[in-house]
Amino acid sequence: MSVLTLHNPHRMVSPPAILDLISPRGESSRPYVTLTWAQSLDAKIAGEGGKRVILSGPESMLMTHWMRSRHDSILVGINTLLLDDPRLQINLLPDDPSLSSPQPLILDPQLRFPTTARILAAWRDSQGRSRRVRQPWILCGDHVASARQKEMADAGARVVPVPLSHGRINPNDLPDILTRLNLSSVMIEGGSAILSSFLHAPSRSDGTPLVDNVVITVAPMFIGKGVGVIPEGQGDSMPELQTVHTETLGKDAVMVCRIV
Ligand SMILES: NC(=O)C1=CN([C@@H]2O[C@H](COP(=O)(O)OP(=O)(O)OC[C@H]3O[C@@H](n4cnc5c(N)ncnc54)[C@H](OP(=O)(O)O)[C@@H]3O)[C@@H](O)[C@H]2O)C=CC1
Ligand SMILES: Nc1nc(O)c(N)c(N[C@@H]2O[C@H](COP(=O)(O)O)[C@@H](O)[C@H]2O)n1
Repeated sequence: MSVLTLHNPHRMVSPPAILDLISPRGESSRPYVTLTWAQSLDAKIAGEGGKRVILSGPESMLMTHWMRSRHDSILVGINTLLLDDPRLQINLLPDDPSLSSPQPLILDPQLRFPTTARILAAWRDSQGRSRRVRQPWILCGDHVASARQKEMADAGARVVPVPLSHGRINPNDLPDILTRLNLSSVMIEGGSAILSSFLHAPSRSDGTPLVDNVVITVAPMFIGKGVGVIPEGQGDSMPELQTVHTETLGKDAVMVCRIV
């Protein structure tokens, strides 16, 4: 048993079987989209004022990191970046050279991304030496002043200007954006506004749902006042979900669903 395994008994050396139900590395020519989040029993994903809450237990958190490693990219909204200051890496996984972190994508229409973000500092510090630390790519509106775009590029990020629709990045534009960026899959982690936007998105032009899979971790706890999975007032016309599989990982229930 390695020293790492001794220090972390939950450190699985191979991915949990539940992840075989999603196939982001499949043969499909279109980008594969997984929507995922962790929630409490009262359907909250964060505390009051957006305070980050650790909902996932060690086993389901590890599953999330394995899931990250199976996708080409990972996407969060700018509020999640500002509130959580996440790294979006696979630091819970074994030190195996075949494993790499997904490419971080931040949806940030107005380019509010701070130059002090942890994810950017980690990238600058790594100087591209590790497959586990990736350069953050920020998708911003194509109206954003070039001086501001240059400021972020000089700070180390890649800025990708895209057309906006009603001030937002249209979820249905994402597959084409991913293809243009040579990314064949994305794991969308949140937050609430992003989850709602993708769950409400119309189907792709071929009639199939925009989102291929929904993976939800339900933690046995209540948050009370906090950020709901879906923002207040946006709960109408939610898609119908079909459960593919539910499994307990440690204390949590993990559900794999598809939109029908
Ligand atoms: N438990 C979990 O699994 C997770 C929890 N979280 C939590 O979620 C919270 C943040 O959620 P929330 O405040 O809703 O913010 P989001 O992280 O969802 O970011 C929303 C922002 O993204 C930008 N945006 C770009 N395109 C879109 C689009 N199509 N639809 C919606 N927004 C778009 C907008 O920026 P602009 O306003 O500049 O136009 C918008 O305000 C945090 O508290 C975080 O802790 C986050 C991820 C996972
Ligand atoms: N799977 C999961 N469980 C939780 O309990 C969470 N709070 C989250 N949050 C998401 O993970 C991001 C932080 O991850 P890193 O610290 O960067 O590894 C956070 O920003 C949310 O996207 N997820």
